[in-house]
Amino acid sequence: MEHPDRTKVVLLACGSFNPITNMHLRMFELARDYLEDTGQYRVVRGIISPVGDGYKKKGLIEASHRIEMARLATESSDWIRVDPWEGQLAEWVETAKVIRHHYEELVAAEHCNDEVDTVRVGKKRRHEEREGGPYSNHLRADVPQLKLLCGADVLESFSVPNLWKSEDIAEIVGRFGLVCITRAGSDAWKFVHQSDVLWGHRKNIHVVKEWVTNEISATHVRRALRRGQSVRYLLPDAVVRYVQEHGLYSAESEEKNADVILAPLQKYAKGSS
Ligand SMILES: Nc1ncnc2c1ncn2[C@@H]1O[C@H](COP(=O)(O)OP(=O)(O)OP(=O)(O)O)[C@@H](O)[C@H]1O
Ligand SMILES: NC(=O)c1ccc[n+]([C@@H]2O[C@H](COP(=O)(O)O)[C@@H](O)[C@H]2O)c1
Ligand SMILES: [Zn+2]
Repeated sequence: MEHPDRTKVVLLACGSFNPITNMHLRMFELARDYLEDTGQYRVVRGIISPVGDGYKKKGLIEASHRIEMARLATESSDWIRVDPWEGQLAEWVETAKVIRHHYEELVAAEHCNDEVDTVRVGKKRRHEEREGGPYSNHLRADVPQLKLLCGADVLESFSVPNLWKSEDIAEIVGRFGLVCITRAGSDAWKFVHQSDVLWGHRKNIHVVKEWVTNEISATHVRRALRRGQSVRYLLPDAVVRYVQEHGLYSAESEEKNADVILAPLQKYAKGSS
C-alpha cells in the first residue's frame, strides 16, 4: 500500500561489514517491519555504507572487497543498496559526517524531482532562505527522514572514552534518529536510560527487539574461514563464493592493523578533532 500520509524514511547502516552477513541484512528487514508497524512511517530505502580502510580496525580487509561483497549480498533486495562513497575515502570519517553526506544526497535528489515543478521550486527557495540554505541544520519536510541503523553494541560504544564526540552523538540522535536492533550482551534500553543525552532524545531512538536471537557476527565468520570451516547459510551464497574465489580471510589478514590504534581513538585522544 502507498500510505501517502506516512513519513518516508531511509535507513543507513554504517559498519565494517567484514564480511557482510545475513544478520546485517536481517537488521534492515526487522527495522522496516518495526517502523512501518507504528503506522507513522514508510521505509523507502536501505543504504549499507562499509567503512573505509582508514578506520584501521584489526582484521579489516580492503574496502573494495567489502563493498563488492555487500553489493552481491544486496542484489536480491529491491530496497537495500550498498553505497561506496564512505568506503572509497582514503581517510576515516565520522559517522555524523557520513549521515550528513547522505542527507545532502537526498536533498539533491528531491531538488531534481522538483525542477519540473516551478511552483514547488519557488516555495522551496523561500523555505531555504528562511532556513539558512539547502543544507542547513534543519531537516526538510519534503525530503525522507534519514535514520542511522545499528546494533545495540554500537549504541553502547557511544560511552567508550575518545571514540565518539558528544556533539556527534547529539546530532545523530537529535537531528536524524536512531534505529537500534537488540543484540546478545548489550542492553539497549538500559543504556538509553542511563545516558542523559540519549534519554533526552528517546522519542527519536527506536529499539527493535530481535526475538529470534541471532549471534551471527563477522568475527565468528572470519574465525570459521581461517579454520577452513563452512560459513554457508551465515552469508549469502554469492558472498561465500566471492570469499572462496579471492581467498579472503586468513590468519594473515586477521593481523592487519594489529598494532595500529583505531582511527577515532587516534583522532580524539590527540584532541585534534
Ligand atoms: N547479530 C547482530 N545483531 C544485531 N546487530 C548486529 C548483528 N551483527 C551485526 N550487527 C550490527 O551491524 C552493524 C555492522 O556491524 P559490523 O560490521 O561490526 O558487524 P559485526 O558482525 O559486529 O562484525 P565484527 O564481529 O567484525 O565486529 C553494526 O551496527 C552492528 O551492531
Ligand atoms: N566517532 C564516530 O563517528 C565513530 C566512532 C566509532 C565507530 N564509528 C563507526 O561505527 C561503525 C562501527 O563499526 P564496527 O562495529 O565494525 O567497528 C563504523 O562505521 C565506524 O565508522 C564512528
Ligand atoms: Zn561489530
